[in-house]
Amino acid sequence: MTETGTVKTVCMDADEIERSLTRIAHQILEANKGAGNIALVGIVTRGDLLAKRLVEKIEAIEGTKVPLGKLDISFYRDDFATHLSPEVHSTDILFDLDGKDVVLVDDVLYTGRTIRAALDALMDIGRPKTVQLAVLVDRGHRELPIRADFVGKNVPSSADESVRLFLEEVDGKSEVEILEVAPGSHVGSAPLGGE
Ligand SMILES: O=P(O)(O)OC[C@H]1O[C@H](OP(=O)(O)OP(=O)(O)O)[C@H](O)[C@@H]1O
Ligand SMILES: O=c1cc[nH]c(=O)[nH]1
Repeated sequence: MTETGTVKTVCMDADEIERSLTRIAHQILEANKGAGNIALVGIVTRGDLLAKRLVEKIEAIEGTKVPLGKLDISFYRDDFATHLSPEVHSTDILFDLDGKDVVLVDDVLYTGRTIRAALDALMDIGRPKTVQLAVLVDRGHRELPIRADFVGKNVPSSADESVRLFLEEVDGKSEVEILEVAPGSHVGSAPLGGE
């Protein structure tokens, strides 16, 4: 999903994103006493790409293989009946979630509704021992009692702004932008491969 808007600020550049992901990888390892029981699950779109980067970092630090999956929350949205997405993605979790310490990964945490949907989707697949949340950006404005365990950057924002992550592998640049959007416009990241 996307919206048009004027770029107000680049609040994270490629280096800052990279450093934040490196820090989060270390924090995940510290919080879980190593990589032995963890699995990372990224929410499409872009959370899955961040999860892949985090797994690569964790594996480089620990020398341990870490299960990686991706989750499409489309059918679990609380606005599913009215939210018509032109894009179809798929869930891909090819390992047993039962008993795992699962780290959900997303790009931006806003109202918390995506994470509520992701938790429901996960629980339909298995019964993790714990579920933790890593986000690159927390922009505030929660509407549900949801918080992140690992945060790249807290970015105070207003409701008439959009906070969007662009990633080199799909957008040709890596940065987080704050855009000004009309009230009521969709708030989120650009569709893969375009704006
Ligand atoms: O906390 P919330 O209010 O749910 O907002 C956060 C979600 O919004 C964006 O996704 P979006 O719905 O734009 O879909 P996308 O990931 O396909 O861009 C963003 O990528 C988060 O997943
Ligand atoms: O379930 C969801 C997910 C994102 N946004 C919503 O409004 N609902």
